[in-house]
Amino acid sequence: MSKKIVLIAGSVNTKNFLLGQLKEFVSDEYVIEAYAQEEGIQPDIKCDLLIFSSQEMKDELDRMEIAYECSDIVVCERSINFDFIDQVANIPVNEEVLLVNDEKETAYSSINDLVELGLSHIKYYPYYPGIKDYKKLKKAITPGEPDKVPDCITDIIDLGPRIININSMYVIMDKINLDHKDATFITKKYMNKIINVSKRVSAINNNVNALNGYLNNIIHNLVNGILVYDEDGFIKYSNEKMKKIFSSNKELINKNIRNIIDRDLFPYFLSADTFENKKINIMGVTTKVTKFIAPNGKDIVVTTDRDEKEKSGKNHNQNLLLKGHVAKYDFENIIGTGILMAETKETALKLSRSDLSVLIEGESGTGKELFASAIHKNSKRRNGPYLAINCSALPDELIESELFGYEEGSFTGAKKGGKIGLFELADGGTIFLDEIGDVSPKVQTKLLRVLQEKEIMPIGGTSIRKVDARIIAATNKNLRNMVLEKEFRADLYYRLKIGYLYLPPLRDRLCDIDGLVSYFIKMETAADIKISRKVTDEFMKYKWLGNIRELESTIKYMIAVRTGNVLTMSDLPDRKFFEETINTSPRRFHENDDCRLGSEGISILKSIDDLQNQNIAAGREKISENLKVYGYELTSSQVRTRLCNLEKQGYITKNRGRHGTVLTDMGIRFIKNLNFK
Ligand SMILES: Nc1ncnc2c1ncn2[C@@H]1O[C@H](COP(=O)(O)OP(=O)(O)OP(=O)(O)O)[C@@H](O)[C@H]1O
Repeated sequence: MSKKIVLIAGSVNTKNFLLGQLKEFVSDEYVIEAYAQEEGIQPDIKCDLLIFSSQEMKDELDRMEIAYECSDIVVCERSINFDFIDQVANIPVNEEVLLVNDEKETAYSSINDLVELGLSHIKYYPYYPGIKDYKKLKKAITPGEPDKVPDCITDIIDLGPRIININSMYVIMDKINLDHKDATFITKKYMNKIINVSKRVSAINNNVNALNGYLNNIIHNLVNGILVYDEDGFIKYSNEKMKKIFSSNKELINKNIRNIIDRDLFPYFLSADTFENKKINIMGVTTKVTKFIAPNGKDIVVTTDRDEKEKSGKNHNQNLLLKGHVAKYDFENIIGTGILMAETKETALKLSRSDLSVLIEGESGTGKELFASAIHKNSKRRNGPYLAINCSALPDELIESELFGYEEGSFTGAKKGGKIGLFELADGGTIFLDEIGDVSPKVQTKLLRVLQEKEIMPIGGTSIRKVDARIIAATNKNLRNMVLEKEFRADLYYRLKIGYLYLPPLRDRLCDIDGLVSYFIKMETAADIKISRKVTDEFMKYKWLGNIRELESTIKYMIAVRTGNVLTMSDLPDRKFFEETINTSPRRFHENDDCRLGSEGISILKSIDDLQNQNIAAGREKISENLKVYGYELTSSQVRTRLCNLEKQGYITKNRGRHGTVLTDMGIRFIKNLNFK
């Protein structure tokens, strides 16, 4: 006598579907009877194996108190029917759809199945009868429950009832003693389905990738630059054109925009402003820039459109500008509130208006290159090239060929057609020779010729060429001593030193530390970061042998490792080293010190300036009141003492009556130099 299997499902549709699936695997020695709850179920069930389409169905039967007698029961686990998932795969990326099923659990588990199959390119929202709040969308996917789809839906993808999954199928086969051969058959059948699914999903992914590649190609070949970065300035996307604009041959993605663009572009790129076709000078070229917020409401998109007329410069100068040989820094990027810095900047500004050669001396990291760049930017040569070369970085022969060029065939390995030297390339502009103390006597002689005669002779050449390039040289060596020791040509030294700047080490201008620290914090992050007083006090005692470069790196490090929004002693890099190299005797401000004003004195000058700007006479009472803004509580008589000192130092003139105290030229200059507010 044949054995009997009974299948119980909820709907007729599911019943028929699962029956078909079972018949594919179960041999003829079994009779299968199937019932749908919606049609009614026979009261006394007797069979060898009772199969429920789901746990809910079994619970339902128990509730209905239908008696059953059977040797075995299987409650099926089911999964999405793979046969129809093409329609899901074809839904456009990011489209929102309702996933409709009969119960909350089955709706969520169907979403899970689809995502696990790799169909995660769309956004699923669960829907089931009785749900209170749901998105009123147009498209729905349902595994065989189209009648449960809400009215707002106009487009239904019916995947058909969910099938018995492979686990449950094995359990069923085990109960009916299916042999090894048949188990292999089931596995193969399921695997084939799964392989087909994954083939289809990967075909779709390939299409998406091909489309992405195609679009990327178009975007990279656009004449417009495109840059996308997040709120913190980290670049998410940039096309080839944008890389060229910023003269970068490296990948920009994941870099911070602050490290890519010139500081004078910060106000445009880092502000909250959006704009269209604004003309901005980028790397020496006028560029139309549009900035807008990306559709996600967060990222910033910048597109550029270069002005063709300005782009197509005929001579190589413009090409050099495009290659990034431009002066990056201006005086406003040079931070320094102390008198020494103020005076040095003022001298540098005067020198920039002349065409004299300039020698800048100072320890490493004191800002020599910054000054060279600012001088060029404020000179009449500002539209010409600015070429910088580090003379200690290359061997002597290379320096010579870089600076003066060579004729074809002048030495083994010389390029065909020869090479134009930097002096010729810098025609009409400025050449910055860093570490000039390291050049050989031979190059010194050639440099002297440029300075005296304004001409060069390329290596292997027979004729001289006229050049018009201003020289700014820098050194961290004591050139004067080198001259005395006959290591550097005296005539060259004096020719270079017509214009002269000395940049004092940071330890001699400690009052610049506060301004520099806030400047570097602002450059590094948009977050509101403060620094603890204890740290800045330690900074005042530290030797700063690496000068401002060392301070800049220290701040960058502290920001990276900080745990909160205040930089503390525990954020210091290598604290032990830091403490060991600290000056044993803390410096005190004294009369001739650049920091003689102290922050209290600076605040008084600022208060006088504030009052003057509002046309209010700066009397002692008003100054005392205004000082509170800067955190100082001084009585009127304390203000009087301080004003006397400031007058002695030449910053102010005290007047009685209507005019009150006013800033002298020196005081005004000082305030102007507090250029980082
Ligand atoms: N006054 C300043 N304000 C802001 N940043 C500064 C200042 N001086 C120097 N820096 C920063 O410190 C770093 C070193 O500056 P720069 O390269 O100009 O020094 P340098 O004297 O030319 O050093 P080296 O002799 O080693 O070449 C740079 O990152 C620069 O931006």
